[in-house]
Amino acid sequence: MGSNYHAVGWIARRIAFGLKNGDWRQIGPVTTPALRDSHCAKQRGADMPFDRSIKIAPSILSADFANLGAEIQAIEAQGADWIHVDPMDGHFVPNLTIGPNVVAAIRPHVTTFMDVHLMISPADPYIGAFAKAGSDMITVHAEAGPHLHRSLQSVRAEGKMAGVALNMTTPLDHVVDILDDIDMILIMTINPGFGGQKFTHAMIDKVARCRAMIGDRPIHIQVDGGIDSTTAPLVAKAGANVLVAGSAVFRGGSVAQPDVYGDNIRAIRDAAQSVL
Ligand SMILES: O=C(CO)[C@@H](O)[C@H](O)COP(=O)(O)O
Repeated sequence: MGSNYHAVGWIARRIAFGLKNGDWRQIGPVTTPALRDSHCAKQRGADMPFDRSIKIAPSILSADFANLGAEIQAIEAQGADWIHVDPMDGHFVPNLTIGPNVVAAIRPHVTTFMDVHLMISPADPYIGAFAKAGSDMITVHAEAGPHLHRSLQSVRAEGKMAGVALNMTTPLDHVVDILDDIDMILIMTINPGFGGQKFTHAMIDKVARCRAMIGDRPIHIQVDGGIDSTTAPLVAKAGANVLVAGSAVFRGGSVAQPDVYGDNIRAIRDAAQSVL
């Protein structure tokens, strides 16, 4: 199918969504008061136009938790495209991190795009809270509950972009029939729960198969886990366009030494773009 077919379909779905919800903010460019008044006029959430350029999304799991606002400002000033946030519940994954209150507290510091990867099960009871906290993209795990499609509908009903994360052993089959309801597929390249783990090379082929599966559809492919300047070109070549990186971005830097963040982000981006 041609690229126009999917682009037209995407626009039509956005219009239908806006009409159904009586909310024209879903279909136009930047028109919400919050965005209009924001010092950054970038488009976010369901308003954001699609493009497949490489985006570096630092995971703030590796940031200084006592100074999250300043850390976010520093990485954005140093070239981060998206801010990746990792709520964990100590049940779906063996770690506890942050909840909607912290997401709401950091929201005013994010001027780019807040990408929230829910590692919680069940996710459905909390989608509203993470939406109200100001997430732009909410990603739920395919393994987190029995009704993935219902979760995605809940995310889009909140006016947010909807992502699906697949653990390493979860096949692409889980999403093949619902591609029109997804804005991003997150292919985990580690077992979720902790930063600083080693990239799993077997996932490169999964990324390539995912890229072939989505064709011309406006769906981002995100990878998360062990992404650095060595692994970034492997996943970019396979078709990933949103690269989450925690330790490889924050390593060696601080809000007092933000240039290091800039060097780290540039190294990952340059490596990824060098193979495209
Ligand atoms: O979701 C997660 C961990 O579950 C990630 O976002 C990590 O924070 C990535 O960290 P690095 O592997 O890049 O250090």
